[in-house]
Amino acid sequence: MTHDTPLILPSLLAADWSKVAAEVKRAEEVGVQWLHLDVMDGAFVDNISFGPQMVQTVRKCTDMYLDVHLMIHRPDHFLERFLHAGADNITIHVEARYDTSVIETLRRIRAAGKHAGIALHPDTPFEAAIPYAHEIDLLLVMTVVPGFGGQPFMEKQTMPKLAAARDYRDAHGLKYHLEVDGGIYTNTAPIAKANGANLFVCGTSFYGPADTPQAMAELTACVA
Ligand SMILES: O=C(CO)[C@@H](O)[C@H](O)COP(=O)(O)O
Repeated sequence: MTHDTPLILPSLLAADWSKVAAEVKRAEEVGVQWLHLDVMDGAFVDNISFGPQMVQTVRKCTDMYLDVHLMIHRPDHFLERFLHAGADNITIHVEARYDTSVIETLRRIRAAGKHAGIALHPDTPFEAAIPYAHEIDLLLVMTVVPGFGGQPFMEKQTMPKLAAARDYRDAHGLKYHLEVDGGIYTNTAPIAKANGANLFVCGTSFYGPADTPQAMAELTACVA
């Protein structure tokens, strides 16, 4: 799949965790290819979600591509656990603390045969990702302050950065996907697409509506 292919990625954070397997199937049944899993440690972000055990649980339920977003400090310390749990892509934050380094962590992910991503907090400029641009498969531009679902899309703070990430990629012959996460609905996803995004993480907009086929159809259509 190239960086021109638009995909809707439901975020499991917004699902009903009392029936995780059914919520995973709910996504699979409407044609989702990539599922997004938000790992939060209560230190890097002001919330705690789940860890590798949930990733492993989801892995047992599906063959969908698992896109794991680590909102944690010391992602390098925990890396092997997420790799073994069945992650297909692991995205780490440039702003996190590392025992080793961002670059070494990205290389370890790729050496394990998986895809590697970098994430940027809304306050972090695109320039912070440039040293890693040749080492990533995906750049995640957070469109809300990481930690919680249901927040409004930060258009002014994040769209120029997204466009800069697209322009840099295209000018340097790179291939990384551009992912947006937070406040993505049918009215905001097209704005992100116009600025270069092809991966759209949808929490509330996917798992909120009772009519999942309709939600998926509308989200897919608005970025087609
Ligand atoms: O990573 C995060 C929040 O930190 C996101 O994945 C949210 O889960 C997106 O939720 P919505 O804004 O789509 O409700």
